Amino acid sequence: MAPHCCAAMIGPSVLDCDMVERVLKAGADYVHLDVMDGHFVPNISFGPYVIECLRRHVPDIPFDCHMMTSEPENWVAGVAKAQGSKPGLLTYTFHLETTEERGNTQQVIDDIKSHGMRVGLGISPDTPVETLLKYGDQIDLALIMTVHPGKGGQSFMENMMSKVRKVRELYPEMDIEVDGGVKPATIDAAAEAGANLIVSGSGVYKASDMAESISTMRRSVEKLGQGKEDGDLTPMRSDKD
Ligand SMILES: O=C(CO)[C@@H](O)[C@H](O)COP(=O)(O)O
Repeated sequence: MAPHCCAAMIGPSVLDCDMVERVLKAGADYVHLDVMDGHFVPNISFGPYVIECLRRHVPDIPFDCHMMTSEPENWVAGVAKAQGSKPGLLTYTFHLETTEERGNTQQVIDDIKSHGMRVGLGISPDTPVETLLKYGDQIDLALIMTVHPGKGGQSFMENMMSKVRKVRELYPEMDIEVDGGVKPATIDAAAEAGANLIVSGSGVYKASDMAESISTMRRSVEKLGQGKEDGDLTPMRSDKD
């Protein structure tokens, strides 16, 4: 893979945790918010109201709202209320599986943009990457799920890396996010394929040292994805620092 120039960013998921401020202190760059509606996935988590409340505590941090909802069009206006202190801090990431068959993918993309949010488009493991690539010129973020959506703590599916590679080859400047089972033990495959937004739930919250886990994943993206030399990597951090 050719080196890319996309920023390496680590975004712990809050699905299993309410410790947003703690992960930010440990070095996280953004927060990945898993919204589940009990239809697209069996679980129910939280919705726009909770996101808006959370926003009051952290007005300057990028949020990636991962909408695991059957009708993502219903939540655009509500989530848009949590934009934060400046434009570009909120990405509305929805699943292509929920709109493509109903023929309203384009409409949802346009609606997200008209509300001033960044557009993220996600695909579950069984969805071919080609469906996502049809919208490649219109989106800010491609989410490649590395587990079946719905819960944390599952095993990383390394065979999804061919999708990441394909998107990265075509879009050297796009944010490519991987989500599910990503942790220090599995990060290298994702980094090598070209992912730069790294969602990690259990890999951060269950680590004995959250800051060290985040540093390890960041350095992997810098080294294997961006082609940085060892001496140029962000120094390791630990919670004890
Ligand atoms: O969206 C999801 C699952 O549906 C993820 O954000 C997971 O919650 C990440 O948790 P780990 O797999 O890293 O524990």
